[in-house]
Parts: sequence; structure tokens; C-alpha cells
Amino acid sequence: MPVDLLDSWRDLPAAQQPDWPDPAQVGAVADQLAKLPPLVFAGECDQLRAQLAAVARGEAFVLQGGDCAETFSGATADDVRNKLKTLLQMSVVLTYAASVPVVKIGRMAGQFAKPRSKPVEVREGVELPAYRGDMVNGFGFTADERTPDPGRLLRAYHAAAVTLNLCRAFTQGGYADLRQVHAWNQDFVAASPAGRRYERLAGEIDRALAFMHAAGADPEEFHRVQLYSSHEALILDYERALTRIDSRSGLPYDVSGHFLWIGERTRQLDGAHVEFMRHIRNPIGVKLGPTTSAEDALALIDKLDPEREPGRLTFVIRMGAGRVRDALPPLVEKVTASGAQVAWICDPMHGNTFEAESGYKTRRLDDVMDEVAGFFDVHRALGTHPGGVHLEFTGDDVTECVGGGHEIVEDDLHQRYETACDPRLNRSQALDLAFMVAEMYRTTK
Ligand SMILES: O=C[C@H](O)[C@H](O)COP(=O)(O)O
Ligand SMILES: C=C(OP(=O)(O)O)C(=O)O
Ligand SMILES: [Mn+2]
Repeated sequence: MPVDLLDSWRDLPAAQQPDWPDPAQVGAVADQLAKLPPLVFAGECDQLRAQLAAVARGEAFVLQGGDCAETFSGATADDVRNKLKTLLQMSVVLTYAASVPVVKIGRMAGQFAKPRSKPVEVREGVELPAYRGDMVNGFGFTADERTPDPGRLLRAYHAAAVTLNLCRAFTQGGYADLRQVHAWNQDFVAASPAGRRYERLAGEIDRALAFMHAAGADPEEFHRVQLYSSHEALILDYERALTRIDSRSGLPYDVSGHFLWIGERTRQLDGAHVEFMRHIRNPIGVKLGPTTSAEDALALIDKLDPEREPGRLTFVIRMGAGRVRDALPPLVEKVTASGAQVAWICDPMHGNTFEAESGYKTRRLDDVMDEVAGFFDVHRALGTHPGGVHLEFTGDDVTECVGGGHEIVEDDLHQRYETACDPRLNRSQALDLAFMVAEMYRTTK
């Protein structure tokens, strides 16, 4: 494939790009990034594509999640382990309670750039550029921090490398061993209803493992888990610089992450993001909000998955609890009728954000659950496969979303509101949701 095609996006309008003060500096940084080693490998991306093909065929379920916006200061062993622990616990709940293979994808090791609904933020009469993620500018509300700095692209690469290294060590080195199901819950068990419910399930898993061991299964089977990394491919100079030609196939892969997605604000058919993503071989996603028409979805398939290859394209539906039951069916019907085999997964976070009276951005766990329920209802009615969930959560005990076992109310939000962008489920809310999704899956299939 001609390498020029990887730059064809440069002639098209690119939404949500930073206003870099010195564009020449971006070119210099991109040259440095282009010389750095890949963060992920093409063969791993192919493996994920094959697993997503199983999802598209109705044989597996995706659990994708992590922070809305990762931060450089969050690339620590504690933060990464806590997030991973939550993901592993959720995935065990889904695998065991719903009896389905779970494809685990972190919003981790690269989720450093944010699209914003407004380019500026105003506080007490002072107007500054909006925070666009640590890859672009700083969170602090000063002119200095908010000025986009291309040096941050390099820092993002290094923070992603550190995070990925920790993820690989935790998932391959024994921490994720299924025989550790109780250990992941140790700091949590007595403290929350979700922890206690999980502990009961972990007991059942123990007995199942003991049975399999007695029956001759190889314990090594349970020693490792495969975790993939993902982020929104937003800052195109970064993604382009990390795109390499795979020596085995001669095809381009964006080696900044295994799975990359196009956001709701950058999925314009004639825009730079769709053009760039057409040419990379990674499995990719597109977020689809409530205004998406079936024609939009079909046109995206034509551009991004012209060969109709199962596993290549995932639609991440984020309609809002009030819209999903009406807005999703025409998309699923027409896409299915077209013969395309996409994976459908549900992001129940981004269509359910609202501002509390105190000014905090928040989400109700009930709305989140209702959107997932609506997503399952639609697929049940149409006989198609509800292929997964895409969530924003953290391993920490934050107070960012309302509801859940500890019943966080709007007046509690200030207590531990730590997100750099959108409100995340805390560990207990995330586990509550996993139990609910497992139950829905079991009764749908
Ligand atoms: O995930 C990100 C947010 O939904 C997106 O950045 C928009 O948030 P904003 O409305 O605060 O800009
Ligand atoms: C910005 C995000 O989502 P969306 O593009 O769906 O609004 C996100 O996933 O953080
Ligand atoms: Mn978000």
C-alpha cells in the first residue's frame, strides 16, 4: 500500500485538534515519535481482531473500560493495579455468571486526549483554552498550563509505555491468575454489598477450579489473562507518527494501542479521522450517538470496513437511556440487512451525563443500567447479539456518579471528585453493573 495514503487525512478538516502555538514544533516531535519502538505489536492487533470477530458472530462479549481521561500522574503501580483489579473482577463476574468468554480491553495506556464541547473554559470572568487531556495541555487553570505543548505528545508515549508495561506484568506474571479471585477482593469484601456478593461468587469459582483441577485441567490455563489497550484516536499527528508498516504483511498498523476508536465528535464522513482510520489495519470502533441515521452507519461501514470483515469494525452505541430503545433499532436492522458483521457494544456513560446543582458533571447509575437494559432489549427483539459494554470506571473509591450500593447522592459528589474529565463509576458501582449485565446476558441468550 502506498505510504502516502497514511497522510491523505492532512488535506481534510480535522475536528478537535489542539491550537498548537508553534506547528513546526509538532513536526519535530512527530519525527522523534516516529523513531520510537512500537507500544503494541501488529500480531496482537490481529489476535484482537479475531476475538472481535467472535463477538460479531455472537460468541463472546467485550468488557472495555477505564478512565475517561488518563493522566500522567496516574501512571503509577497503585493506580494501574487498582483499575486492573476492577476490570478483572468485572470480567470474572461476567465470565462466570453469564458463561461467556470476555474480551478484555482497557481504556488504558493511551487515553490521554479529550474532545471538548467548548474550546474554552470560563471561570470567574477568566477565559482559557479548555483542558484537552494531558497529551495536549495541563489541567490547572492557568494560561501557562492550558497552552498546548507538543512536548506532551512524547510524554504521553512514555506514560503509555509505563502503563502498558505494568499491565503486561500484572496480567502475565500471576496477579491475574484466576486462583487469585479472592485476593483481588481483599480490601473490599466487608466494606460493600458488591464486595460481599462478589466474595460469594469467588467461592463458587474456587469450587469450580478445584473440580477442574481434580478432573485433570491444566492450572496454567488460568495463570494469565489477555488484556488489550485502547484509546480514542484523536490527535492525528500522534497517531500518524506511531503508525508503522508491519514487516510480515507490509500493511500499516497504528502501534499506539490495539483498538482505536473514532469519537462522536470526530466521525464526520469526509473528515480527517475517518480518512486516517480507513488505512490502518487495527480493529477499530466508532462511537454512534442519538443523531446517527442508518445511512450514516452504512456509509461508515463502506468507508471503514469495505471488505465486510468481521472483527474490523465495532459500533459503540451511546444514545442515552431515554433514546436507545427508539434510536438503535433502525441502525441494527439496516446494518444487519446490509450483510455487514459489525460488533455492537454499548457505552451507557456518554449519553447520560448531566450537571448537578452543585456544578459537578455526573451520571446516575440507574440511567447507566437502564441504557444497558435498553441495548439488550433492542438486540433481544431483533435477534442480534449484544456484544459488550464500554465504561468509564476507576479502581478508587471516588464520588463522581450518583447511586449504587453506597447510595452516593448529589450532595456527596464534592467528597472525592477526582476525574480529569467525565464522572467515572467507582469500584463498587462498576461491580454492581457487572452483576446486572451478567444477569441480563444470561436471561437474553
Ligand atoms: O469524554 C469526554 C467528554 O464527554 C467530552 O470531553 C465532552 O465533555 P465536555 O462537555 O465537558 O467538554
Ligand atoms: C468523549 C468520549 O465519548 P464520545 O465520543 O462518545 O462523546 C469518551 O469516550 O470519553
Ligand atoms: Mn468520557
